[in-house]
Amino acid sequence: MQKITTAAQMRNMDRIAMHGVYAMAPVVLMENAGHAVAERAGAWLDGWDGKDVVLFCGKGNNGGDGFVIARHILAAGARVYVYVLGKEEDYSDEARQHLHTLQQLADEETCLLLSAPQSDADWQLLQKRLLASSVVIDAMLGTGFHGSLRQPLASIVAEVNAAAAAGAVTVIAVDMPTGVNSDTGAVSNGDDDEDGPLFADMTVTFGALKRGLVLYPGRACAGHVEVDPIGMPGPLLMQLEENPAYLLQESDIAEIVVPRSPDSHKGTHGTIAIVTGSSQMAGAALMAAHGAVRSGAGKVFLRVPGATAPYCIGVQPEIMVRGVGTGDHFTAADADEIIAESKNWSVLAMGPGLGRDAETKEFLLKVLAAVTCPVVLDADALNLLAGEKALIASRGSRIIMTPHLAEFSRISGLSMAEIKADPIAAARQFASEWKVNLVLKGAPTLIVSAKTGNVYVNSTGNAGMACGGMGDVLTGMIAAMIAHQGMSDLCSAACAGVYLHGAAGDACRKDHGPYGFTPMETADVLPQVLASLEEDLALPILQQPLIGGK
Ligand SMILES: NC(=O)C1=CN([C@@H]2O[C@H](COP(=O)(O)OP(=O)(O)OC[C@H]3O[C@@H](n4cnc5c(N)ncnc54)[C@H](O)[C@@H]3O)[C@@H](O)[C@H]2O)[C@H](O)CC1
Ligand SMILES: [K+]
Repeated sequence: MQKITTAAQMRNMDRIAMHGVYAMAPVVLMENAGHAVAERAGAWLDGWDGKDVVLFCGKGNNGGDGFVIARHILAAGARVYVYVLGKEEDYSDEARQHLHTLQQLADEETCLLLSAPQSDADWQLLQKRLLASSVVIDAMLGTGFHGSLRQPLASIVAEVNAAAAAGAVTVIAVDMPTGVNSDTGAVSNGDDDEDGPLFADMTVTFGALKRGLVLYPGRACAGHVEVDPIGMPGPLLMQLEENPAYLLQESDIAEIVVPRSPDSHKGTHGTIAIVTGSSQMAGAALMAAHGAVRSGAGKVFLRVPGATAPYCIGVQPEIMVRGVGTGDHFTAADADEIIAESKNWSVLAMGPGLGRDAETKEFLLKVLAAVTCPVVLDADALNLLAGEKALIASRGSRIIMTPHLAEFSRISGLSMAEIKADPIAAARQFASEWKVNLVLKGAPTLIVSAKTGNVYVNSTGNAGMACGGMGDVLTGMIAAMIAHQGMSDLCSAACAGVYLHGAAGDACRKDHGPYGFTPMETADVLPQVLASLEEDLALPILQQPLIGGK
């Protein structure tokens, strides 16, 4: 699983690598970092031979990495213009040492060392060089960046972005794209293009992924991301255990969503109860149930308020629908019937289209206090339970809550700005206080384990999924995953549901276009997504088809 770190964790790792028992020379770590970029970007670009490269080196250690890169790509046949943006005397010892080595290689033909542009003529020359080159390497700022870009970096970044937009160059970022905060993903100057961040085609980052490379808006600046261990001692990378966060990738999901045993039956794959809806929003209930059906649930029961039932019965034959009571929303009087039935359920999901009537809150409180199966709470269930931390926490981590950002703000009491400043910390804090597994829906969606506090950052999904009903489908999917054969815990089920939901959205984007595909269509491609997940897994010999197939 790919770990995600903060700048402080990286600095700590650096410190132990250099000054602890490992006693690694700083100049070696920088050498490894620069070499890793030359190698990985070279492989990605089909080699350096004959390429014209403009390389910007900032005044910190990110710039020091740049001096190493210059030396390696020169040896590999590139011609390179190196802009040295710091003063020699201000560089760290290791960066200055690498600058000295590079200075010995400088010539008029293949390696020109230049200082920061000042006059109009300097800027025009820079523009010309950018347009004439094929690759730009950004070694301006890495994990040391914060705030908004100062000059001359802001103007250099604007020139690089303009050259890239003109289709002239490929942009490679060293460790972080300049202007992206490595801890938060916040970018220089927000939405203003003027002093905005650099947009890279590829980023080679060191040691571990940085949060700013997986959280938006920074993630959109990074392009293709590769992580290089740069020779850090293995135990140090393993030690990034304090407040760990991980990127969820296909290989992680393939490990938890294992193929079914051939002798399984519908009882093996769970009885999923979706208890939700109101007459105004019957569709939400149906979409949640459909999400469960398409995720392979053994049986799906939909229980809706009595007056809502006529809109749901017969819409989809595989969903077993029954009305409870006679109203158009649930009330406390309906709870006993649900509680009695729940003894036969693997999991209960509530919330989509539930409505926010005070009587429905009474119903929810009564049901939650009595049922023993795992519960998924979404949408209006979250709004109604906003003040009920003690009841939720008393359920011993047997709940998954799936708020989007606005719902999360309402229940947590945090402002949007507070959440966006550090979503990983906000999500982790909430899951710990409420003792729940949390799915904080957004771009990207975060999942927090109630048991461990580990945070998982989803890597699938796209903006086409920003439409009503997608969350309802996800609720049903997560519920079905809880009952999936071999699923180890609620957090794993939440991770699987979130990842597969996003992957299904990505498949729809490919088939239908960037937006306009529906939540039901998204659920419908799930079997194909599951097929691609199983493709890489060798089936046990007894599960392989006897005739044909692979
Ligand atoms: N294990 C590793 O990860 C290694 C990382 N290396 C590289 O070192 C950088 C981090 O180096 P550091 O010197 O701490 O920071 P930066 O080079 O990113 O920048 C510091 C520099 O930036 C100035 N600055 C900050 N904010 C702004 C701003 N808004 N506008 C302009 N300038 C700004 C600040 O004043 C400092 O002068 C890491 O990313 C890796 O690339 C090692 O080489 C190997 C080990
Ligand atoms: K950089």
